[in-house]
Amino acid sequence: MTLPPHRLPLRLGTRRSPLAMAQAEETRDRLRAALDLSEDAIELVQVIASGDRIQDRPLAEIGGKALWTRELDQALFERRIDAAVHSLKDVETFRPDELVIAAVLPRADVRDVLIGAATVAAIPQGARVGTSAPRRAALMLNARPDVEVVSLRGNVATRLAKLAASEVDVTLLAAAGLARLGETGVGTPLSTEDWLPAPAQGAIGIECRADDEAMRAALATIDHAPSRTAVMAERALLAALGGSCHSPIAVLTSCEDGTVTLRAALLSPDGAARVDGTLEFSIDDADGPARLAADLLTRGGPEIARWFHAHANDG
Ligand SMILES: NCc1[nH]cc(CCC(=O)O)c1CC(=O)O
Repeated sequence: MTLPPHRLPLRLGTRRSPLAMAQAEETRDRLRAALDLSEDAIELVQVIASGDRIQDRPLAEIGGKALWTRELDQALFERRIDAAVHSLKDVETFRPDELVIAAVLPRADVRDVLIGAATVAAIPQGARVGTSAPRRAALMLNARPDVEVVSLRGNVATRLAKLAASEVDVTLLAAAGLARLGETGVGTPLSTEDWLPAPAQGAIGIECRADDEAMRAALATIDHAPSRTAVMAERALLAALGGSCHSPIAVLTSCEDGTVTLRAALLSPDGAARVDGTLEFSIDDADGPARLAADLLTRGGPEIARWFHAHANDG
């Protein structure tokens, strides 16, 4: 695969947070290696997202995941960039038809890391757990109804600083983000046996314009098929649930010998109601995620269902 010379330098759009920049650099390095490009053949273009400007309120309250994608989408449409690098966890379930996720990089550690206590059981009675993620709040309250969940936003470093300043006693962060920032040795990763991650956690996705054949072909060289299968199954589950960043959905996919296993939990935001389910289906069976979604909603009853259908169009 070689790109036509007039397409160089490639412009990779990214948010400017340290985590976003680390992910863009990883993408650039992989693309450069796969396409045998020189140092200066790929340019990183920083785009300020509204989610980065508004730091004081929970994301779910101020407009959802579009706050991370809107400005990058616009830059793609206006041809200011050729591709956009995203944490796929933060990318809305329904995307504009004109864009395509042309590459999914090898997925990193999918686990959440608990910081401030050695285990969930060891968190002191009544402790303040800082998180703005509905899934983390609901999983925590489900396991520990006695703790107090308080909103905690900001980038990874900000959240760690707020913990160090005792604004909260405990927090949860993605292992993938910590690792990409070189923050190893922080906290304890929670086993996926009893603490499921968010859909697409730990996965980096690269979008480009659907009609940009050259860019699609270039990005295909760094696409990791098993990671794509897993992440797309999790996004399909989210879509079938009408899920958004308001919905406490925890899910993990494993894939072996053409069989996909999707394990998921839906919760009410206060953690009081919870339904778990697992479904195995063939990798060619595009309806597997929707069947698991229907099963979870049926068994979860009205306490669960109202957090899904009711918010189906929130983003
Ligand atoms: N919600 C913000 C966000 N989006 C992606 C990551 C980490 C990297 C990833 O999960 O891919 C994080 C931080 C966190 O949840 O700790």
